[in-house]
Amino acid sequence: MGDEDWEAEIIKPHMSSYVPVFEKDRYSSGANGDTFNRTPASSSEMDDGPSRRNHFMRSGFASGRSMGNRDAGESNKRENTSTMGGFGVGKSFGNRGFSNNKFEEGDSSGFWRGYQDGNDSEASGSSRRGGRGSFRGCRGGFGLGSPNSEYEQDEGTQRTGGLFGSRRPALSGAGNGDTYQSRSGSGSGRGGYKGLNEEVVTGSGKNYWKSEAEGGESGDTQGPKVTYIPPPPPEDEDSIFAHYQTGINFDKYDTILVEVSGHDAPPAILTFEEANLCQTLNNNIAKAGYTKLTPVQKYSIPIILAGRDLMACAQTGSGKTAAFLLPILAHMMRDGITASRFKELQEPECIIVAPTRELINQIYLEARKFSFGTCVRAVVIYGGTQLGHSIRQIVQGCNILCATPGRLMDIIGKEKIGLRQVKYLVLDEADRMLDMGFGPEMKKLISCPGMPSKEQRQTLMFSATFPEEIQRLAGEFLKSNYLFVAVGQVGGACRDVQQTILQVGQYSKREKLVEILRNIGDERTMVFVETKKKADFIATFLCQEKISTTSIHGDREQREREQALGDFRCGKCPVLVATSVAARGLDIENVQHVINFDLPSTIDEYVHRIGRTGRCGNTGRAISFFDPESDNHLAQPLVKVLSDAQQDVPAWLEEIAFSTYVPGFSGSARGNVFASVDTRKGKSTLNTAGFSSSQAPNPVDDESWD
Ligand SMILES: Nc1ncnc2c1ncn2[C@@H]1O[C@H](COP(=O)(O)OP(=O)(O)OP(=O)(O)O)[C@@H](O)[C@H]1O
Repeated sequence: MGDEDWEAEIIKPHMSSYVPVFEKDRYSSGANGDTFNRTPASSSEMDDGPSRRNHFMRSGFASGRSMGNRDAGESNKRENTSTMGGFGVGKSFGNRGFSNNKFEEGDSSGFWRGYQDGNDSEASGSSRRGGRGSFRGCRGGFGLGSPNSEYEQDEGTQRTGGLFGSRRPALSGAGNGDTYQSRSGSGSGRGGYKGLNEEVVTGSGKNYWKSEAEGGESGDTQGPKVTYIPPPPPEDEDSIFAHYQTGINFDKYDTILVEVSGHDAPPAILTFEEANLCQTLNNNIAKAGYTKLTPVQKYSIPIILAGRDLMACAQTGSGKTAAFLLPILAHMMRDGITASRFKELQEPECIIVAPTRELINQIYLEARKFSFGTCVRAVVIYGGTQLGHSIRQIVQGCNILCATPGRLMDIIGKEKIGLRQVKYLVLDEADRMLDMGFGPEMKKLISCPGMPSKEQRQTLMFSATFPEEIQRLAGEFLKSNYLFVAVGQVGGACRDVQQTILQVGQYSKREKLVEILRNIGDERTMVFVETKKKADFIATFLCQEKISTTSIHGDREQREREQALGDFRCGKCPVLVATSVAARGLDIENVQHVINFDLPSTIDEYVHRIGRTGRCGNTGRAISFFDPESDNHLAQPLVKVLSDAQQDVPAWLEEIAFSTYVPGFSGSARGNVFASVDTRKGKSTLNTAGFSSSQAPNPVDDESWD
């Protein structure tokens, strides 16, 4: 069954009564032996599940059956959100994905034209709105006049949300605005649904990323106005320093081999004390529960403290965020940073970019934690939220700006951020930030007026994967004497994740998924699928199976995304169906399982996805459905990743890998210590990918992430 078939199923009007028909599994699905042995949930257990079911309903898959008044209004605004029930209908698939306006989005020139012309999207939006309302000042006590009146938007109904598990009271019942709705279905007719096979094809061809100014997010003249203001994170110290426990394998990090290449690398440190950080930072580190450095921290912290540029590759969940935040903060404290204060143009000392909204928010929370009690102010801005809100956060003072690329460029275009003071530029998930999706935007960032040249700033790149060709691109951003830190199986999977590959044909996947999830019970599980539509479909399907599920993907409104993540984090919905938008960086406590319902198109993406479990010394399990009809290209790199991580390699997979041998793939099945190496050493033979990420279809094709 191809994607078209999925679509056909999804748009069936009587979705709520749809009963999936399973075809008998054409493949043996137990090649590796499915060792789940927990008692399947009894039907009574399932039926006690009004609450489970309700979670799900509240989280966005409810039919319109009990849509509250306000939300009914909201949905009306969004055009034609049906009340007839069934998620497929409620989500406006009809409007968005499958209607005749599928390719109506014509103007591809948007973002840069808008940016360069200073034709800021929201300003133009507001002038069209006829100057409605004036800036009333910021929430949280920041009251200023009305210089920003153009940023005023209707902040009314969407202020609350559920990012950190807190749900507003109104969430009970379906009157929470949380029904599945398309942000693009608000009547413009232009869609705004961004993704492969959907409306994003623009004049110049494929639109890999899409900034607010292009109409994707904020105040575009034709698109829906983004009014969402994320709820402020909790301010109390306990919440700021809340953390989960390191796992039983944390100490095993010490045995991982590390290689540093480049000249004159400073020696690694072994303890936090050796870093000689100021007392406040040390207090914060202790409050965060960090007692021992992870390998990437041991090597990266002294390198950054020495002022060197760095490209660091270390396994998922091994503490890369603190590895760059702590030395940057230490420098800022040492340099005696002046307290941030209100200014129309803020000039941060540090800019951190990451590819997804949820990830950048997480990095911001880490920055806020480690800078607690200092005068350093961190700010986060990302797409899908009201632009005026981002601006209000910034003008209050900004030393560390955490941003997704699209929102960052919009804000720079609005002259709210000056780049002259930038001393640190951090690209988290750097390979993703430099690939064909975000690479052009990053290049524009470093050539923006005022941005110090690479000689004048410190540039730091972190990821668990770093394909060679992307490393070469990175040279443009880094000083030539940058250092390269490779921790263990770079580009390899974390060994704390037990990987299982099952041969499952397309027609049998759902049945297998349900079987596995029933065995898993309430343990937190992320299920990755390849497309946004399939994410909705599978989530709905699981709901019908009475498995409490929510979903996250690039077509959900930001409020819905945050709600979904919040429900997953707090355990309310123990199953999160996700596209690759959630593959990187997300650090969620107690994710015990990752299931690749669909394998991703690249092995690097596989490594990131399974890295959502088995973090920080904890163990986790990853099960992947391998469909020989579509996944054979991954057989070879999968064999390598499995064997490098000392996992069992199924014989059938080895056979497929052998029969689909790709000349030029030189990674041997076993034995390479570093899966990715510093390309300055010459041609690497150690890259894990059967074909490179930048050649492969990129997951961003299906997503607009920032
Ligand atoms: N030294 C430490 N001691 C205890 N916990 C730590 C330490 N360093 C990091 N952690 C915790 O480990 C978890 C994973 O860290 P982090 O998210 O920075 O990993 P990462 O390497 O960036 O992962 P990914 O590649 O998935 O982005 C976080 O919860 C973080 O607070």
